[in-house]
Amino acid sequence: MPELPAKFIEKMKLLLGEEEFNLFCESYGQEAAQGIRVNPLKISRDSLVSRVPFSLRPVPWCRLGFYYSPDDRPGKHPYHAAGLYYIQEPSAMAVVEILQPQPGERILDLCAAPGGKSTHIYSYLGHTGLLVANEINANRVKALAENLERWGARNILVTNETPEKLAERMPAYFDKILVDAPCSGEGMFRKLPEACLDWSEGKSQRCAAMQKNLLAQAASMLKPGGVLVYSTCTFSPEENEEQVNSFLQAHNDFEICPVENDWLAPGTLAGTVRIWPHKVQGEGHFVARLRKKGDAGAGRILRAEQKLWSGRKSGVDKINDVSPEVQKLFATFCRETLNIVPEGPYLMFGDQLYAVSDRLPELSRLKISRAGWHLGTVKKGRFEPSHALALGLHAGQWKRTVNLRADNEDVYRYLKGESLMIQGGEQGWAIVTVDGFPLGWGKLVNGQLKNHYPKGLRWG
Ligand SMILES: C[S@@+](CC[C@H](N)C(=O)[O-])C[C@H]1O[C@@H](n2cnc3c(N)ncnc32)[C@H](O)[C@@H]1O
Repeated sequence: MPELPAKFIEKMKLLLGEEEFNLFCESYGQEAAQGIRVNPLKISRDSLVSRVPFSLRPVPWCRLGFYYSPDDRPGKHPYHAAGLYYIQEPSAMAVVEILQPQPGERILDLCAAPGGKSTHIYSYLGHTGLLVANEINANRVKALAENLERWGARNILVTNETPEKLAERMPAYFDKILVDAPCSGEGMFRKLPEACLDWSEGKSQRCAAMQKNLLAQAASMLKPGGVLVYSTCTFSPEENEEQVNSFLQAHNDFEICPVENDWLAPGTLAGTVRIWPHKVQGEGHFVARLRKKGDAGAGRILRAEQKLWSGRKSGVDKINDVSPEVQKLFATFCRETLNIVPEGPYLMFGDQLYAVSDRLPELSRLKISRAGWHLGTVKKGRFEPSHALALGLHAGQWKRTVNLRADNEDVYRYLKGESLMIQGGEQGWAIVTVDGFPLGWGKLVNGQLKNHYPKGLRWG
């Protein structure tokens, strides 16, 4: 049980009243709930449930989510490395269910690392539309990109930008925006007791000022008729209902779009929701859904988009800017190794080849971590396929497979970076799979599988 800060206890007593506060306190004696969320782009819910050795129970507010038991170790199963599920705190799964992403939409996840909500959004976009996943912290953006790649995401733009810079470049650009804001983190004290040490009375106020700015920037990037979801993992009203209230006062072109959900408790601001650890199996969260008034098809917006898409100097033009030599190398690789040719347009970033979404905004002078589906690296006249390419492929799309079983030690040897002896005389790039699901690349040379599982991802 975490040692809760005295001032936090005082604050919660006032917020909840004596009787409910006692129930709230009792919840700290129970274990934090743990969850995984299925990747529907790779496997169905039922198929995953029947294959994994975990005891799974559905999360009521997320059709892709399951609780697992404290004895399960989903992070150590090869299916995790294959991107068949994401380990996520169950309450956090409510946020994207409330956003309701639809295929074909352009969606911004403004505070995205490490990618829990981004992978969830992408599950509903499929390989359509565009997900812009932004993270201001350069270290955290790396984990975000890796998690999206493991998910098999292709129609993505991963940026490492300030909200101001994005807002300047993409006015009224998105159908939906998620602001999963940095916050005082009170809702995570049970799961991460060390968060208590980082808490102070003034923290909520400091966070509230930052959140106010994030919301204002997000508002300007949303199309009329678009939806903005704001979420935190804190109990503090200054960062939740009061934050939304003052946003609505400053932005009279927004209104609350009420969340209807039988499982989640109403916030003190009508139409918003709270997730309480003493009411459901999950940690503390707040979610508000806001709608920008107006019609997304208005002429004003069409003109704004045209402006972005005209003068495509370094954005879309660059996409075609792949030299004939690289095109030839890639075509040869596809012919020898794949049964498909990943659809362009293509873009080179230095020596990295990408298949990008044809809906990308102008990219120049933005700090980009990933600009679509990373296909591989061109080095010294050779094309080397990327991990993201392997993880984004579906069954039947490659020629050579080395299939390993989840219950066989070879799969762990592969994930540790070891070479494997292989029967059969095939040579060349092969997709290494676990029970048919891609894990990464290997190269078959004279009965040996040379390991190309990325060094930074290898299991210790
Ligand atoms: C609550 S976490 C996001 C969790 C993430 N949405 C997920 O589901 O995995 C908030 C993130 O916002 C980032 N952040 C902090 N200040 C920011 C800012 N001004 N603009 C954008 N992101 C910011 C933090 O680095 C942190 O990664």
